[in-house]
Amino acid sequence: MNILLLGYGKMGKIIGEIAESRGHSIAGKINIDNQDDLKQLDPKTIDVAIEFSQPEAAFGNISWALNNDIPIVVGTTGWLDQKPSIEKLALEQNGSFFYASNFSIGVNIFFKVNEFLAKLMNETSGYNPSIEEIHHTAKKDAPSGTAITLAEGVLRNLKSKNSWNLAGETKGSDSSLEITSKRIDPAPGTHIIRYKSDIDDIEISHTAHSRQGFALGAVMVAEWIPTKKGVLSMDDFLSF
Ligand SMILES: NC(=O)C1=CN([C@@H]2O[C@H](COP(=O)(O)OP(=O)(O)OC[C@H]3O[C@@H](n4cnc5c(N)ncnc54)[C@H](O)[C@@H]3O)[C@@H](O)[C@H]2O)C=CC1
Ligand SMILES: O=C(O)C1=N[C@H](C(=O)O)C[C@H](O)C1
Repeated sequence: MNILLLGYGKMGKIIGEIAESRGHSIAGKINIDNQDDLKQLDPKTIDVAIEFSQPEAAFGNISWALNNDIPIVVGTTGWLDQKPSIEKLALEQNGSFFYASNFSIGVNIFFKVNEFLAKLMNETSGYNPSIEEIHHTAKKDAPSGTAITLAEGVLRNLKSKNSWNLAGETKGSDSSLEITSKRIDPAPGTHIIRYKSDIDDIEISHTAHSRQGFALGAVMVAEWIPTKKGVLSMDDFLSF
């Protein structure tokens, strides 16, 4: 496949290496300083675009791909307020749009464990849940996209919480699930769900040791998406 990389930073570079090692070619490596290179490309020659840029750039890049009939796989976080407009565009264009806050298979298993645990916690009282995420200091958004997905998983399953708040930014009520964001180098991504009580604590965590798992997952989805249409997610890609 001929793959266009929209965003060629820490993630774009690893994705490019993995894609080439799996026999794909790279149609272009677009960054903030060479966006005009897009005009030189013939969209018909591009099989799929992979977008890992930054929050302010995602909407423009995704719209460009959908308007040029290019299936797009998006990992950029911190732009979710604009996602409904992109989903509408994808459906209008009969395009292929895939977003995941986290492409690592391990994290997607962790998402399921999180939901199962939240459901179990309805059976008892006295535990207060919270989420902590730890990332490198260059990360632009907080909380992480993964922490938001985890929070949504808790809210869907635990009756005592109906919203989430970012610690230090907004004060939450008793029914709000607090997320704490820490920025410590070189953390590629750690997420912890804690249920604390006076008697004991229950904790589950996922720790990424590198960015390899995120990048491999994105390439695997890019290999899968060209025959698919619509608004897609890891639930469509994974069989569990
Ligand atoms: N969904 C997932 O599994 C993962 C998502 N991410 C997310 O991916 C994004 C990128 O992460 P990193 O590569 O670590 O960041 P980075 O800061 O290393 O790279 C971002 C790149 O985007 C480029 N960029 C800025 N504006 C652009 C534009 N208009 N068009 C194209 N490129 C543009 C910058 O020049 C930069 O090279 C972040 O939002 C991060 O949260 C990161 C890891 C995993
Ligand atoms: O910015 C990162 O690095 C990461 N971002 C994603 C997120 O916001 O959840 C995924 C991963 O945790 C790494």
